[in-house]
Amino acid sequence: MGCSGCRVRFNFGKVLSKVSVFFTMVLIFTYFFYCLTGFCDSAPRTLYRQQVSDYDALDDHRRVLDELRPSPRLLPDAQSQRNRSGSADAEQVDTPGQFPQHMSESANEESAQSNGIPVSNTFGTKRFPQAIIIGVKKGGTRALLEFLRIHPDVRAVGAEPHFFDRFYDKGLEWYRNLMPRTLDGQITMEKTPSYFVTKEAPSRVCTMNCQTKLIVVVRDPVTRAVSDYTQTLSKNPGLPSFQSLALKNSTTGLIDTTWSAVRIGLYAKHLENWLQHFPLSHFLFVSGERLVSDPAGEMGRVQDFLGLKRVVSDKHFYFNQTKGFPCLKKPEGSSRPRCLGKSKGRPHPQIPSEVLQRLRDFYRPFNHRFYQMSGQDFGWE
Ligand SMILES: Nc1ncnc2c1ncn2[C@@H]1O[C@H](COP(=O)(O)OS(=O)(=O)O)[C@@H](OP(=O)(O)O)[C@H]1O
Repeated sequence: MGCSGCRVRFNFGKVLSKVSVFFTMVLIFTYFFYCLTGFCDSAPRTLYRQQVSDYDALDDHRRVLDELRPSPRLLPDAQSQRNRSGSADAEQVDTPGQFPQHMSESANEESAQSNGIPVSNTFGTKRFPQAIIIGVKKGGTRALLEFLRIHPDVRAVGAEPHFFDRFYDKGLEWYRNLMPRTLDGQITMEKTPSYFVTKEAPSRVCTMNCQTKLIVVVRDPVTRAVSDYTQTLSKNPGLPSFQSLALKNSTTGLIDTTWSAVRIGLYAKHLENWLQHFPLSHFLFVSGERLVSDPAGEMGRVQDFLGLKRVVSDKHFYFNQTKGFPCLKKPEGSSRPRCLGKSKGRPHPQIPSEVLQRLRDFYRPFNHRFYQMSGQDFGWE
């Protein structure tokens, strides 16, 4: 009797645990189904299945995890959560041409994770960016954005939205929906380096908000051109040589300004276009070279410009000898330090010195004009 009572109780316990497992599974599946059908997104999923260039695929994964963490202000232990990219891969790879998946998932907004349990996060508001990194391509824009994202008062879109150049037709609400939610006092940011060279971008940004702060990371236009070429070459190994693209004619040494790798480096020309719509005080020019040699110093200037407390400092960086670049020290709550992906800071092909010299001569007057316009001498010789 006693024994059969035990068995009944034992069976009942087993049934109970099976039922609770079953209901937990149902809840999890319902949640995922709910998300997959798009209800977790406030912007239509189909809009996001677009192409952007230069996006780190593993960055996506990291950012998904990253965005799944709640804002430090939402948690009691702000310190342990501050490094929102804490689960980062030390190395990432570029997968250009992929539209950022995390934008189509709920990562940019609704979710938060507290003690490992996903919870809905509808705190904060999606705002238009108050500051945009508008350029330049290959200047060091990814490094700057990643360094800024350490700051608890900065929330940024991980991928490049390309709204003011490619997707303007989608409308401002589409753009705003891409933004992460922010609390009062937090700054919303994005980076799309091609804005700097897009004719229509300044007026479009001004239509959104003429008070927008604009950050331009500039780098010696000669090195920048080689870096740009290196990126294209990595995608297309059959590309003609740098010199055959840079020079119209190898005998005369005339530079081909129609080649985008050359044209992007005419900073003075592009800035002129922006100055038609924004006063100089709205710009911060970050030295791409100093961002490598003295990241903390350059980050100090950036934080001042954005009106942020100087939180990001030299204690956040270390120089990674293997990579040859500054990387982020082991963030709290993460077991690994973080460097940018393999496509950032990669070796450049050898270019004949006379071609580089020819380019240097070509850029000199434009550089000097740019120094005058920006009020800063970047020392490119
Ligand atoms: N900390 C750190 N780690 C790695 N790379 C760094 C860093 N800081 C600046 N850089 C330089 O950034 C260059 C890439 O620039 P962008 O991120 O603007 O490129 S892109 O326009 O987004 O493709 C990249 O260019 P390449 O050296 O040609 O790869 C780097 O020189």
